[in-house]
Amino acid sequence: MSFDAIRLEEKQQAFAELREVKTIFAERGWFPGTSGNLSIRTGEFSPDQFAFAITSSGKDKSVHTPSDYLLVDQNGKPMEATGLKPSAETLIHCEIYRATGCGAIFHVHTVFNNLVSELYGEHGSVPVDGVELIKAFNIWEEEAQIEIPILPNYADIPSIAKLVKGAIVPRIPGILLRKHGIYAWGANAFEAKRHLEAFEFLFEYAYRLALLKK
Ligand SMILES: CSC[C@@H](O)[C@@H](O)C(=O)COP(=O)(O)O
Ligand SMILES: [Zn+2]
Repeated sequence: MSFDAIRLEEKQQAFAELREVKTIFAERGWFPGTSGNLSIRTGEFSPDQFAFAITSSGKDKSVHTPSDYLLVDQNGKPMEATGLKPSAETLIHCEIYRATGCGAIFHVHTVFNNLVSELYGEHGSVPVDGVELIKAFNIWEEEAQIEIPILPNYADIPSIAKLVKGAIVPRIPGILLRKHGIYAWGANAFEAKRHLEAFEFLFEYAYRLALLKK
């Protein structure tokens, strides 16, 4: 796919949406120490050919600069000549898009997502039992039980990317990396944000519940 295949307006719209979400999450303190990355898919989608706008690597995500985002292809390669480096975790985004066909992916490091990923690390998933907010994932049955998958946090990102497809649970729009953070996705930025907020609520709940039960 060439850069020409993505209309300028589509690129600008994706960058503007990323900026909006980035501002909101930054105000919540969800990007400590330059952590976190955000992406929104743009243009046509097929599992072997797609493109998305993603945050550049290592930026302070609480400020806005002209070099905050770039467009990459399905392999995570920049689609235009640029000195910007895509997020170090771009390959994980590629695998989530390929496996789910989603439209946006948001990744944040928070204390609660790190705590529960360690608390349930050996179990391999975070159990959540009958909490109302799972309706944010469109799970409507009464007292539903869900398990939010956890992957190991290898230093080698391609090794994590290889595990993504097998770890995805169809009705759960997110994956935790152990002692690292959450990847949450949705059909578009609105849905990915709703999912991420629900995950963060559930992680704090799971952590506090585990303490209460001690
Ligand atoms: C600065 S610690 C966090 C990073 O190692 C990484 O996990 C992260 O989320 C941000 O990386 P980035 O390359 O800026 O997208
Ligand atoms: Zn990260």
